[in-house]
Amino acid sequence: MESQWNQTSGIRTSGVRDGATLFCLGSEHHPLKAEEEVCPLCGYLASGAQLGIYQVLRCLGSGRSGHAYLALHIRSKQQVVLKLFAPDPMSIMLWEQARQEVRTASLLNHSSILPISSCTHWQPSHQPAQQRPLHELINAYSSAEPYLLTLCQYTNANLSQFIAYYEKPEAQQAIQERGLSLRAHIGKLIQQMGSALNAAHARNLVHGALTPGNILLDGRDRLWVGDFGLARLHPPFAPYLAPELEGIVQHGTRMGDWRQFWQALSPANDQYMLAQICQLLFTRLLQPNEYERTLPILRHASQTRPEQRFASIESFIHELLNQLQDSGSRPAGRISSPNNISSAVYASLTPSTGSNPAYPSLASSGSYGGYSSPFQARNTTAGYHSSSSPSQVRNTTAGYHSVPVTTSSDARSQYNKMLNYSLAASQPVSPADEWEKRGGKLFTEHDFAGAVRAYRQALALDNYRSTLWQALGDAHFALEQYKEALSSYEQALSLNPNDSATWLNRGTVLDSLGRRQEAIECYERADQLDS
Ligand SMILES: Nc1ncnc2c1ncn2[C@@H]1O[C@H](COP(=O)(O)OP(=O)(O)OP(=O)(O)O)[C@@H](O)[C@H]1O
Repeated sequence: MESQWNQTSGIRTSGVRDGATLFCLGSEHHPLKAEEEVCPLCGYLASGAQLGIYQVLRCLGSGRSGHAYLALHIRSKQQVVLKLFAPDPMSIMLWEQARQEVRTASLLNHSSILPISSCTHWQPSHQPAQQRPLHELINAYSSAEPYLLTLCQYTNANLSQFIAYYEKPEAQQAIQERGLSLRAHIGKLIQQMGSALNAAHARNLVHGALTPGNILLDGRDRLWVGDFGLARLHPPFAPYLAPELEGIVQHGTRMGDWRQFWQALSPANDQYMLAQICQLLFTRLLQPNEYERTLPILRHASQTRPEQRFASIESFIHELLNQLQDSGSRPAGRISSPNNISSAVYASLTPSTGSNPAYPSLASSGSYGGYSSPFQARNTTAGYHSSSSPSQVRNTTAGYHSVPVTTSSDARSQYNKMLNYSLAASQPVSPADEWEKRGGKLFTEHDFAGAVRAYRQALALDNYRSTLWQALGDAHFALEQYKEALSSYEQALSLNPNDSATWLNRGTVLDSLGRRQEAIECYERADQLDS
């Protein structure tokens, strides 16, 4: 392991294949110039890019910090995941600390922590690719605009995909027919997440952004928590952001600096996020009677004040799995006795020493397996109106989601609250919705750069929403970033080609770019759709 860190992986050096036709791996594929390894417009890698001994195949998705790619080790044909983090002024000063944490986490050799085999600076070389041994490929590091590049193993799925799969009735039926219990399976996954976090906390490592995209699975019952050291470079989206961090994140957004956020993170924040993840799993995949006894435990781990949560991840998971097991063994319906719950919740403030026959203790489980948008003005003048226009979305959805938490320390009131707990109200709101709302709020506050960031976050989670692309286009336009605005509107049109407002907006941007004839064609198209 040590030598890997000294030599990195050789991916500081890169190139493009001679004679290869390159295209951008972003959501809208378009050709790139021969020497362009990174698309100057979208920031995605080129399809033919070769980074040291790795060939980039396709983009797996995007997160808060950058893009993840499936790549091939050229000789062995082994699949790996490359992640490229663009230089970001809000977090670049934390990169060295992040690299140290990546290293510490990988050296833990924990079976539920995804090891990162390399975390290095990288710059596009604009040179033909070479396949020389790694150590010969390492270039002198230049400080100009480096990217952060990581390398780790490829896994089959993330937690979002797992949930989407098991939400299908046929998948649930298949599990039942095989005599298996989805509840028990979920219990094993939770146990592995808890085990990974517990091991990390013991080494003073905090994850910082435990979100479904960072929880990876092998398609059977193996789980890894990914991106230790990297995830905390940016705050997570709602509902994963713990309430005590909201003010710090707002301050960081204003200052353009995530250092305070990095420093403020604690194991209690990870506990809060783990509770959100568990709630997501339960409410999406289980029947209420299968998890109802876990609700007070989840609420306790999500207390507004971190000091009121469980003392450790270990005690939280221990109580949670006990209640999950008990819920499953009870018939459907409301809980019959308050005593069953209150004792579990309040005894769990200190680490429990009891043993759970179904789930091994975490410690021993390491082996588990007011601005008026130019478009509003134009649209009004031109008489265009779209029911899904981003300006409307922005006006109606401003505001942050507040996570449901329990503040009372009284056992009886906690129990009563639990009885009144409305599952419908507790359904998790889509994280993409949350980012869209945030983008709308920032836009109305004239923070257009912030709105761009928020909309990109939303798109990283759901890039099939034309309204999001349109809103992103508006924000870019407000920043006079016409090329980006055009690209966004084109994305919106590829998803919804019959939206007259988007055609009009595209025309306006083309006009701004001096492409009058193309602009007129857009206006005509908008007219046709409206007539
Ligand atoms: N090792 C991996 N194997 C397979 N897929 C991966 C791997 N790492 C990441 N991915 C997938 O690539 C996509 C983008 O990952 P990335 O880490 O950039 O963002 P994320 O985890 O979704 O969000 P964030 O990191 O902002 O919390 C996600 O869908 C993720 O599941």
